[in-house]
Amino acid sequence: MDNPRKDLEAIFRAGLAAVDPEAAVLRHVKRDGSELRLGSRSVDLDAVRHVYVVGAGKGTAPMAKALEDLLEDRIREGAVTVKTGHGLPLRKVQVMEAAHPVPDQAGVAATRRLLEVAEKAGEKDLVLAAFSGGGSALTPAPVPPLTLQEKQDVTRLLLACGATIQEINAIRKHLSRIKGGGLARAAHPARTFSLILSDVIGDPLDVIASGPTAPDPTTFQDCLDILERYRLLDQAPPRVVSVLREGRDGGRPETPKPGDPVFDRVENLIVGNNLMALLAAKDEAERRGYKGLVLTSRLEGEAREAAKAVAAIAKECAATGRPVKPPACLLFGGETTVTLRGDGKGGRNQELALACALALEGWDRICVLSAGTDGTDGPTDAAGAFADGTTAAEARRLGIEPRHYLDRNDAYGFFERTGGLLRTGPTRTNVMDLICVVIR
Ligand SMILES: Nc1ncnc2c1ncn2[C@@H]1O[C@H](COP(=O)(O)OP(=O)(O)O)[C@@H](O)[C@H]1O
Ligand SMILES: O=C(O)[C@@H](CO)OP(=O)(O)O
Ligand SMILES: [Mg+2]
Repeated sequence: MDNPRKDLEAIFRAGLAAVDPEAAVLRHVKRDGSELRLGSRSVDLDAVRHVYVVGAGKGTAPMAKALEDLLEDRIREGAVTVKTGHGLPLRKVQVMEAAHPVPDQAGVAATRRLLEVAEKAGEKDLVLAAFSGGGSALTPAPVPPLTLQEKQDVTRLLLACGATIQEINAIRKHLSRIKGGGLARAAHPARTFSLILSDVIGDPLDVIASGPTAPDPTTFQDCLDILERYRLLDQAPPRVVSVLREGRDGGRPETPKPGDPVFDRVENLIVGNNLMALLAAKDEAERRGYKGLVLTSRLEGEAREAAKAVAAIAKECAATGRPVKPPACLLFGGETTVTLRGDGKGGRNQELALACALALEGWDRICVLSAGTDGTDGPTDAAGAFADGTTAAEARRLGIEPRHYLDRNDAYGFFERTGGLLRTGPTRTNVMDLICVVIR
């Protein structure tokens, strides 16, 4: 407890370890000879003709590795798509790389391959799918007559307009042959198990990676309403709007809905999420002598506003021992957003830490680490940043005014100069962000 930053880093890393994608799959999928157990289900491998592996998302190379290690003798064919630079060399499963967050031609070719593998699977076969955050951008399969260019254009518009991931993915699902249950349709009638590492608050199966094996509750009409809400009907590529209108008017099939027979033999299983990381972080905090408290895995909203709430709770703890007496570790998870106003460099976690530095000024016994579990916070090489009650005053001694850096969204510039960045490198996992606070 003498070195709060060291404790916080260890607490954060314990959270990461708990959602290591390979270990997460191995915790949920077990093999005993010809018996394969997936969650609470059991499959007799002797009754299965071929096993196929498919998947997409930043964390799916290690997920596929886990499946390969368990089932190499039984896998007929497999392919997964990861973000460029997130691949691993595998023996049986082909690992393909493509662009994120805006799709590219490599993604189109990779997705064709995923659908081809899923379509080969028949009634006697078993499809094991793996999905994680980033899966949407990595699987462009535009419905005719749309082109990749049109998908790129609408993706850029949606990412920049302030729409939620639920809204963005409602539209992506209705322009795609694989999203919104499309992969389940391709794999039908094979038995399909989908293993999912969640990077969305509440773990909604239809939203994570745009739910390739999940029923889609959204409609063409919802998509048109979303474009209207963000004033994008005139800016979106005209053929995208025509496809959505044709669909609304009954001229195109809806995505498969809950109860659709394509899901009769499909099971979706969340193997890792933000809460699992928080609970492991809490255990590590307790090993280090702090009383641990997980407050939420659903933190959202503007990063600098969320920071004020986090700081307020930490100050209450320091001042009155509520809701827990120090030494304590308060744990928050989720994903905040940043409305960019300035031209600085940063990410939502660094911005949250910088806002905490201001809100906690003078509270010497409080220290915060806010970091992204994927190891890259915004377009920077840092996972996040530390801040404590002395950060703001020390910066000013160096002639650095924290407020000015926050105003310019330049949290990276601030912490680079004052020494608060946490660099982990790409972690190959992705369950949103962790905000760990120790109060001594
Ligand atoms: N200068 C900045 N300061 C704070 N946040 C930023 C800055 N530049 C970009 N961001 C935020 O980073 C987010 C993208 O972060 P990233 O970690 O790449 O997302 P994801 O977790 O989906 O991979 C965007 O939502 C954007 O608001
Ligand atoms: O792929 C997606 O749809 C989203 C959510 O799962 O992930 P990301 O924000 O990383 O692109
Ligand atoms: Mg990130």
